[in-house]
Amino acid sequence: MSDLWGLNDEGFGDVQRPSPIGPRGDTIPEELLEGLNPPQREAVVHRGPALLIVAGAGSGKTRVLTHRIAGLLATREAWPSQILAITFTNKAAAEMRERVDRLVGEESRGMWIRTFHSACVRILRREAEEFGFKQSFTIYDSGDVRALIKRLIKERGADIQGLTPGGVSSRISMAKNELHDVDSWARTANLDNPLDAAFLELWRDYDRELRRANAFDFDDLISQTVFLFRAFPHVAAQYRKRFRHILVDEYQDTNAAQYALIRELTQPVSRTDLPDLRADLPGASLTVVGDSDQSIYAFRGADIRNITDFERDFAGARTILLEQNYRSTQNILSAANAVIGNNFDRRAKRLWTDSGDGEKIVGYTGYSGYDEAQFVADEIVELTSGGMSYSDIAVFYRTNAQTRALEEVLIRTAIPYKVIGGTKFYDRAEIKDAMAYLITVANPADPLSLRRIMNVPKRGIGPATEAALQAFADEHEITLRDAMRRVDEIALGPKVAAAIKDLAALLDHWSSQPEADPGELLRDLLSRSGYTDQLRRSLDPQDAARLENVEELVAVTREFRRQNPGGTLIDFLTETALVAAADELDDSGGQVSLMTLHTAKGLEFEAVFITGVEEDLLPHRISAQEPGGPAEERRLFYVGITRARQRLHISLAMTRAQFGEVSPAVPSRFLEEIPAELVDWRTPPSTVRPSPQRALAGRWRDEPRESFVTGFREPKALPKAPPKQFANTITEVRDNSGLELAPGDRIRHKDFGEGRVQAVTGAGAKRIAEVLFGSAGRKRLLIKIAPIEKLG
Ligand SMILES: Nc1ncnc2c1ncn2[C@@H]1O[C@H](COP(=O)(O)OP(=O)(O)OP(=O)(O)O)[C@@H](O)[C@H]1O
Ligand SMILES: [Mg+2]
Repeated sequence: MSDLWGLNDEGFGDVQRPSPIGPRGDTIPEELLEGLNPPQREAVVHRGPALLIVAGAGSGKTRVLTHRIAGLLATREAWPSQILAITFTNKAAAEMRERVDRLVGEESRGMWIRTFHSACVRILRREAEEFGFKQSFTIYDSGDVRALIKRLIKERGADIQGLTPGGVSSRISMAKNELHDVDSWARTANLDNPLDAAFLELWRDYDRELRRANAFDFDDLISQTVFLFRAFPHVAAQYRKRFRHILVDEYQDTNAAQYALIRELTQPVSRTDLPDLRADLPGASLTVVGDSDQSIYAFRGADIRNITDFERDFAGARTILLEQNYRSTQNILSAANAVIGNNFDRRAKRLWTDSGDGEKIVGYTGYSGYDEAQFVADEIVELTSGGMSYSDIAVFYRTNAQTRALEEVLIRTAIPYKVIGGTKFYDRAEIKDAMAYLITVANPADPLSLRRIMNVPKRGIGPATEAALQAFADEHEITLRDAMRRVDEIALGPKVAAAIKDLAALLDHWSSQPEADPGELLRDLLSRSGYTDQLRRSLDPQDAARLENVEELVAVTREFRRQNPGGTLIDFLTETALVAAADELDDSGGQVSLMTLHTAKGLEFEAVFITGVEEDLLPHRISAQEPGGPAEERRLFYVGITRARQRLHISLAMTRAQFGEVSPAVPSRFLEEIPAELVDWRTPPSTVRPSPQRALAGRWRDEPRESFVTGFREPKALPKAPPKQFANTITEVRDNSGLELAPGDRIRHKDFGEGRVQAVTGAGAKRIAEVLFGSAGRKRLLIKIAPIEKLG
């Protein structure tokens, strides 16, 4: 096999070498144990088949894992290639690698520190041909999956009423996470139920389409690896022999498929499966760390029983508890403990800290989501003028929709921020187009990507032509791409036929060069296909931004190649398909991080804001109907609270705009669970009636004026939808670039009224004015877009 995927250097050779126990002997160097408390130390030095570390948030679980890995390397008990460490996000993996590097030098190269998904992609790519796939398989993301299911539903028509793409895809996902395939599921289902029967047919079609397209969905990555190991014992044996030490972080969030994978990998290796083995090998040693109070992925099939049953499942397992928290102040910890104490059915933990009480938690109730956001911004200004840097601060929310008000206020206040996850770069239409070109080149069998770009930019290949191509492909049992090549055999107009031939030739040209530089390839594809030209010539101002985004993608591919010399298109696509939400985190940038509570797992910040602590948001409305839903939401709140080291802010609003409607909000039940003496509740600037400017501001931001005079207890009826002309005016087109401002100038701000400029810093589009307002105090404003006018 060629080393197209760069796998051969990854240690399968290493295991042929003699045992790595070297001249340095087997005691762990003292510097690796320094600064660890006794149970942490014990966890690092323990040797045995299975070790479980259960402990509350911030007690050093991840730190212990890192030191354990470093210990295994330093004592030469293991080659780097014999270690498999599983983290929850790629970001966490990168962080862990960095920490291990810091502890043991460059030794971690060749070691697998990966997420479940990325470890499985590696294995599947390596073994694909063993079970009838091509190495170049595509990974379908949730958008692709839904598009495919939507098409299948449409094709099958009326007999499956009641099935939606979203519903079907999450049901298939759940089943796959439970390690079901279509047939095993069929045996447990009640097929007299027409809906179930229809679902089953749809699932069957779906899987068939995936196979035809040489594609996997995300859940397949793990379940197919498990099936592969079960079906091919000699393949499983290679990996069992290779990975002698397996370590898993955030174990409470593993689902059945992931659990099965761990079981497979930790089985003993027998000479029957690997004849060149000198003697049978015992199973790998397994270390898992977790906290059942932080289990927040039940909706994806995570099962806390994986933790509670660990000792039963893994014979000879040892359990170590950690109780000292090194992250948060006592006030924050007390709040966390009190909240989680309301969940039944849990093993109580005594988490303590010796870092002192610290500041009280700050609470705030805004009139609206916008007002709440203003509070967040004001506090951030306060914290940073006290010496904290932006990157020490994070703002959490339950749903992505909540970012709108936050982002707007942060922009206006000139606070640099970064949204982690949400509408991601890779979700934008133009980026999906460009990626579709790349995927089509890499995997010519994939019709989904090919369909996406077939007529983008427009080249006269309409739906009828596409249908003709597809019919030809079906008839001859060839791929859509093959059909394009044989377009002469299909009765089509000469112009269309020529366009199809050109496109096929362009794609084939690059498909035949799998080792090409992805950056060069992308640039050439976009230019020769006419994609960039079409954006460049367009009169739509949005297209300028789209062009920038596409160019940004070219820059990303270049950067990829720089960091991975020789990295191929497949390598690039593998990386990008796996970019998880938390992975975009960039600590260097000095930006406030905005993210959902789910994304925040495992991370820590000096100061944390948890926003929207309201019924229907936290706990989320959907969770109320599900058994165990509110308890899971409480764990999510617990995860949020325990991310904070020094300062914690919790906030809510009296009214909340959602789905274009403004409705009264009710404080979350979780708020009452925090002991009152721990919270310093701040009141909004005006508790009776907001200033006219404020009311106006609300109206201008599509929240009707009425919302500002509505109290909690007796909400007045609120208008259903904002007037049309106010909808979507969030970022009003405004450009003050030319506005000259100097210290001493008087200005009027749409929300804050009159104020005096204290200082002007920055240049160009990033000029910032610091202004002292009579009622609102000191504010930092981005001059270019702030709603201000200069007073004479
Ligand atoms: N013995 C120790 N001495 C000093 N600091 C420590 C010690 N153990 C852990 N820490 C620090 O405490 C913080 C929390 O540790 P870590 O992230 O490993 O906790 P965790 O248990 O994995 O938390 P979570 O449950 O949130 O994932 C980190 O900043 C870590 O460096
Ligand atoms: Mg951790």
